[in-house]
Amino acid sequence: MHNVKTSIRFLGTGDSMGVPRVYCSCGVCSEARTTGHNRRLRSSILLRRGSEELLVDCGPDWRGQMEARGQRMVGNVLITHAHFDHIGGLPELADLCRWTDVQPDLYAPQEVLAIIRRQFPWVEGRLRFVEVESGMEMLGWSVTPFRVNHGKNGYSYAYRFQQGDIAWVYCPDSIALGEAEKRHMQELQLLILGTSFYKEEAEFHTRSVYDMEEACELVAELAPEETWFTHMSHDIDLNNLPELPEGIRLAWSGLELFL
Ligand SMILES: Nc1ccn([C@@H]2O[C@H](COP(=O)(O)O)[C@@H](O)[C@H]2O)c(=O)n1
Repeated sequence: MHNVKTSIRFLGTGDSMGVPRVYCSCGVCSEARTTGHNRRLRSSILLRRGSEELLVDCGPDWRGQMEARGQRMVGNVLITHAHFDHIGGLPELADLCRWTDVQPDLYAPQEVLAIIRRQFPWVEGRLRFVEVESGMEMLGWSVTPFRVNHGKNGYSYAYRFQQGDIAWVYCPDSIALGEAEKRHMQELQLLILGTSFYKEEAEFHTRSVYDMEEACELVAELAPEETWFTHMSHDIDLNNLPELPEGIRLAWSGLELFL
């Protein structure tokens, strides 16, 4: 298994409302309803290595994401935080488990599992809840969770995946990271970072996710080899890409990276 690559597939790259936003008729939302380049489901990635699979986040678009891939089951599941756009698909996954009699592991830090228990008490039992406080081995990677600032929405978790001297981080929801958080994001081959708007004008205390200008500053500081932005709102038009520094690109559903 040493040289087996891990596939990282984006199942969704949208912010909490997805694109199009139901209430909105802006150019990006209108395009998303037609040709669909900008159609973005709620953010999630699917990792695969050999026969093993790990879904990272299971939002309310999970069912459609599975159908779009013709996929009938997922392996285990890892959750970044217990906000609806990241866990809204869990009840449907639990129903699938009931009917197929499979019981995947659901990994998350204890405080995240506690909220999931409160929101969806019937899910435990169908999925096996496993606390990941200090880290664990998954798909041949050492996975380390670290708590990140999520602004007005509290805290989320990001995950660092390490295999020898190869490392990457998935951090879909964060803002204004401090030094302790950034220490987990050093020497990366790949950074997947959530950024909702290009330039967010809302007052800082009302915000929860980096905008692209701020995210570019963070990336300049961390200097990963490659960066992909995800968790993008209807402010971002994939048909009219913003100018970004070399090495930073915008992800789309179906994009597959290999590490
Ligand atoms: N306690 C909360 C607060 C918010 N939510 C949901 O999370 C999303 C927040 O979106 P971001 O822009 O900050 O990523 C949104 O869907 C809220 O409904 C929640 O579930 N629990």
